[in-house]
Amino acid sequence: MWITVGQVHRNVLALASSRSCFILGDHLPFRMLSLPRAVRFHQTASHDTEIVEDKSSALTLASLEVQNKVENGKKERVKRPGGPKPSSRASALKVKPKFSSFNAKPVKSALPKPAVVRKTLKIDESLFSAKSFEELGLPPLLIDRLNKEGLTAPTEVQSAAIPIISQKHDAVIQSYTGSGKTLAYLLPILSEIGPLKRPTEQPSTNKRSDVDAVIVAPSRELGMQIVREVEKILGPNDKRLVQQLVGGANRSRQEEALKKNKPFIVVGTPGRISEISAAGKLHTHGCRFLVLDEVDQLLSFNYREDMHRIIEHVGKKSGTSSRDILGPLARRSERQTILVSATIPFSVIRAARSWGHDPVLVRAMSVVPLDSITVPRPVLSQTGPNSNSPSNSVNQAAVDSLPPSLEHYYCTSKAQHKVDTLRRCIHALEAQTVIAFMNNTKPLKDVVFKLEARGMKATELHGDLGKLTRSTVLKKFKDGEFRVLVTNELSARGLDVPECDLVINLDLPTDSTHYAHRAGRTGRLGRKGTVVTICEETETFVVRKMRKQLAVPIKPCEFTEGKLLVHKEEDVE
Ligand SMILES: Nc1ncnc2c1ncn2[C@@H]1O[C@H](COP(=O)(O)OP(=O)(O)OP(=O)(O)O)[C@@H](O)[C@H]1O
Repeated sequence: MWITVGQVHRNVLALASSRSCFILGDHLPFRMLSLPRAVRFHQTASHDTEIVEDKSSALTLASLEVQNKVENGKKERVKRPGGPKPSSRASALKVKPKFSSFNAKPVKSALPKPAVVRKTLKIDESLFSAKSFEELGLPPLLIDRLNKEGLTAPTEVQSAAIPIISQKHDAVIQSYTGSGKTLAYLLPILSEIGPLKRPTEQPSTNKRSDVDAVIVAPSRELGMQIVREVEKILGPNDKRLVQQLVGGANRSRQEEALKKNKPFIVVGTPGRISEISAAGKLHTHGCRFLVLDEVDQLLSFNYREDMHRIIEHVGKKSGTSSRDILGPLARRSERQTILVSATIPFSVIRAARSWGHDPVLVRAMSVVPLDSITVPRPVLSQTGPNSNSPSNSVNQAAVDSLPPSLEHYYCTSKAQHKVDTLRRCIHALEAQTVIAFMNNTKPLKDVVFKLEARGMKATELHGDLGKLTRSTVLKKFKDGEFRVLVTNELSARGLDVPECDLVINLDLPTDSTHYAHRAGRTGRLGRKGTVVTICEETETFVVRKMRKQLAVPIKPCEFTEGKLLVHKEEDVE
């Protein structure tokens, strides 16, 4: 039987995250489960979006692995017709690292040899499938706008997601960082609502005071980035039809804009959206789309109450109450729910599945019904005592979240010498746009001070800065005024600085999921990128553990005399 489009009763709202769980409506037991090692769908290929046949035998991510390997063998590299607009800064970037041999040890490096000619960051064209936006059935007005913005062909995850969302499925979109997930959900939404939508004979049933789409993101930066993306597509005349509702900004101005502009789409952070909704200034009962971007973070304990309200109210069918006599079936909403992240722990799949409505898991080259995904066997230490532990589930979520174009290294340094190591690393790799991550806010200033004292333009970004300062810092960094952005976890998710060619971990990330999101700030859309973790000698076992969990080579190295020296390590897997 093929997957069909259909409205089935949405039953229970149950949300669970890898770290915590909250439950709306009926109670569901919460167990931490893990994702299997899944195939790297992000390897380059071009073929049609595939809906996997729902035969009676259960489909699993593991079974997909086999299938995809077969498909990969048939892949052809396809030239992308046209391409994205080259960024002015990108064209000025130089990314060739310098190398030399190291002692008598054989030195192994996957990076290119030193070159005198400096290169620009190039996009991997094979990331784009053969399909055009026209073939995906997007409306002409929308395609016009995309072309005007230099967007001529969809990426693989867009090719997979657009038809599925257009068919009204609830969807979980998982694809590696920088693969274009934002447009993967925005384009089918903008095909249905707003000024660029496809012409339809049916009059809208939505009250004009209700918004049609709510997009939730965990940080102001990511929220604003999504707003800019929508504004870009809508064009200058219609950009007021998207409204940001992020925290830290003036709330009454946001409320006035809602009243005056009557936007059809709002993008914001959980706290501000639920605050304005609770005040009766944001009407979402008639809403058709709810998107949770970085869903695994949004479903964590921190956002529990706000997310509860959003999920209960957005698209809520009128005339139903949460204590309806018919129980959860009667509480179903009319909205389509789209969950997005590079890292999807099994708990998110289970939560989405419990919402009903034919939910599917969309990845770059496959679409499967969530019901077919079985509790995964853990990838690592399958017989180990903690194989089903929460942390294992979190770690498994990170597999397949990293862009294939990244190079990963680690080097050791005493804590007091880390900034010097950072500086030597930047010089050796000739990196131009660097994001350095730390775990706490306080030491950021000190690192900036030390870098500036050594003549390297640097700035800090963290949540204690005001909204205006945060956006100014980010803009200046994007514009190339600073070479290094020293930041904390705030910038790890979703932040799109296409020119970023080096990510540094000055402190170890908490786990492999955090490593993946930090690393994903470079190597965007197939560009080259390097990730270097600077740790103390006693911490190297953590890096080796993450290397296993992520299934990527993180090679030991050092930076000497302006060069990257890659060590050979016997146990690199
Ligand atoms: N079809 C396309 N053609 C050209 N550029 C594109 C296309 N789709 C997306 N992009 C660009 O690719 C970059 C990465 O996209 P996006 O931020 O959506 O990635 P993502 O998968 O959401 O990453 P993350 O997981 O880090 O949030 C952005 O600069 C975006 O404008």
